[in-house]
Amino acid sequence: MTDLLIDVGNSRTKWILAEDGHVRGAARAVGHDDLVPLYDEWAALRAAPQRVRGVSVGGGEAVAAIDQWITDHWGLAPQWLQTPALGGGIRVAYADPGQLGTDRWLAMVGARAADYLPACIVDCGSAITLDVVDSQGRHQGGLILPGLSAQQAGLASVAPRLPTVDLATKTPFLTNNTHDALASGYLHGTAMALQGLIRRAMAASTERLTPLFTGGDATLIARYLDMDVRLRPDLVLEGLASIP
Ligand SMILES: Nc1ncnc2c1ncn2[C@@H]1O[C@H](COP(=O)(O)OP(=O)(O)O)[C@@H](O)[C@H]1O
Ligand SMILES: CC(C)(COP(=O)(O)O)[C@@H](O)C(=O)NCCC(=O)O
Ligand SMILES: [K+]
Repeated sequence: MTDLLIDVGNSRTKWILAEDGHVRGAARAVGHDDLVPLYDEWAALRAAPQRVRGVSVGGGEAVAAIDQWITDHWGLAPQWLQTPALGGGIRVAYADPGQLGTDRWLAMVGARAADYLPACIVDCGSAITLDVVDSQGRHQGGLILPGLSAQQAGLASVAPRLPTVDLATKTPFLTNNTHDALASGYLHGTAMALQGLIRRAMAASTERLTPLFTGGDATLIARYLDMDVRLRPDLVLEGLASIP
């Protein structure tokens, strides 16, 4: 059984193929503004998938366009998952489980499927989310903070004369020019905030949590940590793949 799995986030749409519950290779990603490269890659697949499943916390427009393309080309209706109170071996901590981003639930499902529990899961996307799950799959709760691009956009909205900075180049801690000062704040600042939050979660847990990073900025942020973490870039899609 070949599944096409789709994750529509607030910045990008990611997709991957899965065979019998396991993803194949690494996810492909496109921005929401242009879905054509995505359709080109799907049209070039050797065979149509048997099933299409998705998660969307981002653009409703992207979801409608994707639904349309898949119906037109493969005669399939994608199934868009919602967060349940209990599902994929995870019991959600939220009083109203429907409030919890479905990507956050699926990242926890993916962590369980890949045998990382108990874990502190950090998803570095448009928003950065942190969720703690114990060895029994019980979500202990979590928190949300702005992602790297959102931090830049937020500061630019109140201080428009500051430059937009490139975060890809390795940035020193203490700096001597505006570009590096901003880059250091975003990168070292975010990494140290996350490290402090992870340490706080570890101190509050009776179990030995594995810090597990995922999302588009995970590898970049992990370079600025003084802590060993596991990197699993496609954890949300891995979780989606593992749901029977
Ligand atoms: N090729 C890329 N295009 C856009 N963003 C990228 C790219 N590579 C890494 N990123 C980073 O990934 C982040 C989005 O991560 P992702 O996990 O896809 O977020 P979301 O699930 O919110 O869409 C962006 O904020 C950006 O900093
Ligand atoms: C927190 C999020 C915006 C993260 O989305 P992303 O950065 O992956 O685009 C998303 O999981 C969401 O919309 N959650 C709903 C609120 C909550 O989880 O409490
Ligand atoms: K995400």
